[in-house]
Amino acid sequence: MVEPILQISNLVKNFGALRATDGVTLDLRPGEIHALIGPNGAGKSTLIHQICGTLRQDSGSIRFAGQDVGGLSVAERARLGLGRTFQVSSIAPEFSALRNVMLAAQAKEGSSFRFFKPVMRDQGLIDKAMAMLERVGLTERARIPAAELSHGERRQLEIAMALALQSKAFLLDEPMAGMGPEGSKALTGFLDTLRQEAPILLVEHDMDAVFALADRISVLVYGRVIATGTVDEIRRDPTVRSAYLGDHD
Ligand SMILES: Nc1ncnc2c1ncn2[C@@H]1O[C@H](COP(=O)(O)OP(=O)(O)OP(=O)(O)O)[C@@H](O)[C@H]1O
Repeated sequence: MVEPILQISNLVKNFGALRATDGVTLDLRPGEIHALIGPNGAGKSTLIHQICGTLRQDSGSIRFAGQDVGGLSVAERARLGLGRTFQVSSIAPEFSALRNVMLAAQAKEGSSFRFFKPVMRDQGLIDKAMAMLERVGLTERARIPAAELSHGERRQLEIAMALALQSKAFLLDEPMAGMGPEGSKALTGFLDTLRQEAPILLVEHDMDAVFALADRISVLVYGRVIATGTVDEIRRDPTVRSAYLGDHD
């Protein structure tokens, strides 16, 4: 079997008496989209927070790219290539889309201060950032302040920033939320190609998107993974159907 890029083992997180993550084990393999689905409150966001480091697990381990990252900060994990997108806070709204991507590319290079070369005159960096913007379909909007981009465009920008960080895996928390049908369709097409860049752990309520995209699906209910399998396996699984999918077929 191919070595997973991300391996989560026996992860546990309690909020007081509530066990929001109850012994979760799952992995993300090169080239795949692994969707994480489950009813509201099942613990999907809590899991994503622990993987990217905004929440610390109570026990269990998170290995990424061959390293135990469970004790590292969000920034340290991001530098290793664990790319969480759709965090609005990562965008500087007053800066142009181009500048936001350039800052991400520069952060990757580890040089946040360039005394001799103002960032906006660094043609190499501009070209690199423009190439990312072109990939996500934002070329025309490169010079627009991020604050003026639409909801969907901001999500495209976040992906361009994650690309600039040369992420080795993407954690996407409900990317389709708030996108109209056209936007969802476009984003589905884009994610389909993005998996070649780096595998994607995708939390998503839009079942059309999940069934169209996922190589594997894990179903989370009350903090536990009740099933992991291909789209067909999950659709056919009687436990999943009664616990979650009943009304989707
Ligand atoms: N910081 C917190 N403190 C206390 N309880 C929390 C906290 N964060 C989440 N919870 C609880 O943990 C459980 C899991 O929540 P979580 O947001 O992870 O679920 P989810 O599957 O992402 O839900 P949704 O699909 O609605 O986004 C819920 O019962 C929630 O109320």
